[in-house]
Amino acid sequence: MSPISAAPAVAVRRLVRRYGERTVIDGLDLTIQRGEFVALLGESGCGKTTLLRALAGLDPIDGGSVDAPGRPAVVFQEHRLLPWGSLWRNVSLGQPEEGARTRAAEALAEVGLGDRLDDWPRNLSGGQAQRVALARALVQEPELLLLDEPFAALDALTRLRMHQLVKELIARHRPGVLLVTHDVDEALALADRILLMRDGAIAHEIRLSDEVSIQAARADLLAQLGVLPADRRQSSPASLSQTPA
Ligand SMILES: Nc1ncnc2c1ncn2[C@@H]1O[C@H](COP(=O)(O)OP(=O)(O)OP(=O)(O)O)[C@@H](O)[C@H]1O
Repeated sequence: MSPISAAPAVAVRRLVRRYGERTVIDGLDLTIQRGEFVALLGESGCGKTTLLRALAGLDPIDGGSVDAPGRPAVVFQEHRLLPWGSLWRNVSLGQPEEGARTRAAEALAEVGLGDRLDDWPRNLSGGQAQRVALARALVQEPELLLLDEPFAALDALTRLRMHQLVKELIARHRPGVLLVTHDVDEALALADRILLMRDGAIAHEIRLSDEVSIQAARADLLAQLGVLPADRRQSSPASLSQTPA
């Protein structure tokens, strides 16, 4: 009954992850509540995907703890659909056989592909394939959904449409979400909270609320990232791929 007693979607304490001698994650703390949408930004190579993989249980960790109540679902930049499986089979992968087609049909309908159950991945556009990947994640009813730049390879318009769809899906299913992205505006459009990763830990946090204007949050993030000098912040496109002027 009380939302206060509900366990978070994930609780990370003093996480350490090394590759050989190199410590990529160094004592990182992070908690994501169910229904909370968190975006993670940071310079290329700072360890965002490493963190996501640790949360997904895909890689071992070298210290600390990751507590998640269920098995997280992950959507990657590339759709990772199996070419020899129909769309509904792809969505049902790993699901109990009984009722699988019905559940896949519901999930595909949710992403606007309810009439393509028996179609094949090769017949899909990039955006459609990512929608199937989302359906495959959501059919698992995850407490924690991990998104590793899932929209990065899409054209700008398709990306905006995907943002709208993801917002609707998250509002309905209410998993905790961690979105790894390079796109400041994507983070601002989708997240309740934006984290900045640096030196193996969370270096900065912005909680978006009615009191914080998107413009102010954007200026703060860009300043933190050192993307552009202060006088040019407001009128410049927000992408981490830019270098300081
Ligand atoms: N399997 C691996 N073995 C050794 N080093 C690795 C491995 N995977 C990642 N690294 C290194 O760890 C660091 C963090 O990589 P990671 O992919 O997590 O960064 P990222 O922030 O996601 O980068 P990007 O934004 O470019 O995707 C990088 O320096 C990378 O070279």
